Amino acid sequence: MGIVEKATEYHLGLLKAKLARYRAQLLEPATKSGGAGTGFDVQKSGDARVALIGFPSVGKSTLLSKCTHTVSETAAYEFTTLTAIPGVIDYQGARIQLLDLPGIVEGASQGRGRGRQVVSTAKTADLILIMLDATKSDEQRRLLEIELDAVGIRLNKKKPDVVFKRKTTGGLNTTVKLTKTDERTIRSILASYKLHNCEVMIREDITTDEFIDVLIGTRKYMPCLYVYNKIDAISLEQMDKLAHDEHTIVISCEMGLNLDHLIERMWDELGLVKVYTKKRGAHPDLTDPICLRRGANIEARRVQRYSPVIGNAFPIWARLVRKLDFRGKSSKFSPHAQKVGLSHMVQDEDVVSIFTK
Ligand SMILES: Nc1nc2c(ncn2[C@@H]2O[C@H](COP(=O)(O)OP(=O)(O)OP(=O)(O)O)[C@@H](O)[C@H]2O)c(=O)[nH]1
Ligand SMILES: [K+]
Ligand SMILES: [Mg+2]
Repeated sequence: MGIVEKATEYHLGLLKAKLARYRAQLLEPATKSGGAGTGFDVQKSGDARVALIGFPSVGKSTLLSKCTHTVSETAAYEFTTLTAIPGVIDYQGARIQLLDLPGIVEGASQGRGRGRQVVSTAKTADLILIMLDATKSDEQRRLLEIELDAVGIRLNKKKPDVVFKRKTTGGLNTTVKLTKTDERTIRSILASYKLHNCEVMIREDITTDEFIDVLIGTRKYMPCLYVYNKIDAISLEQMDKLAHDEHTIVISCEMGLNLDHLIERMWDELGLVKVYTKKRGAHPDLTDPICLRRGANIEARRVQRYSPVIGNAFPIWARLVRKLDFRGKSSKFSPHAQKVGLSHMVQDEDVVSIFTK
């Protein structure tokens, strides 16, 4: 950065920090009183929740009605859906809760329409589907992103690698060269938040905005798929162009086009793995997998399925048989079978037996 750019970035950084603080305060009281800031009261169920966000009449309810056994009213007029409607997608033995939501309009994050409720509910999901009308301009996508950004949702981004520690003294450490912001800006922002006694470790080349995000602390980093519906009404060229964008999928709810692929993509984005359980001496039940987050360990689910062993003093072990073909009659234990602790990280299609010893 040049000197002028640095000075601009510095002042802009402070201004952004101030604005971010005001916004966070504005959102807070509503949440506490249970008013406009809270989402719809729908029980979470299944292995993961996916929320449908979009402008009115893009086809959200049509999708729910096509992919689940739940019927959500659909019509050509706007705001047909007035509350959250949950449905369940059965896929590979997993149950994914799909949440149909009312359409939102520009200014939703400020409370227009049911916008606040909708975006608050979106925060409770494991994956967001931003549904767009392929026949309309791409401006709609940018507008929706602005609304979600305003309530602290960061789409398809990782939490920046910055660590804060409250201390009696202050300190700023950077392990990488900062090219998009600088230490002076960071220090002034910390001072404007009165964070004098705080050790900060920056381990990534972050921007000023990303630093403010970690400082505010309530940002939600969520995976998102952009779903362009109504491709039956556009040209093949237009469709081709949309389909090549990152995190994007094109469908037609009405004609049932590409919906299978959409569900596959949802599954991938959710990062679920299936684990089969097996009683000693018996074959595993391949019809009833347990779904876990990728990177989860065996312990993550033992409470639900193996409650008798909880709280007893014996060490608990699991026998792990990786990707065994149990379908054949003559199948034997694989040589990969191993005894592992509950902290063992499971992989897709692992077979697990749990026992006490
Ligand atoms: N051409 C076309 N029309 C569709 C498609 N999917 C839905 N529609 C139509 O779009 C209109 C709106 O569909 P809805 O499912 O009610 O849309 P919504 O997003 O739930 O709307 P709100 O609840 O009002 O926000 C209906 O007239 C549907 O028939 C599609 O794939 N192609
Ligand atoms: K509608
Ligand atoms: Mg609807």
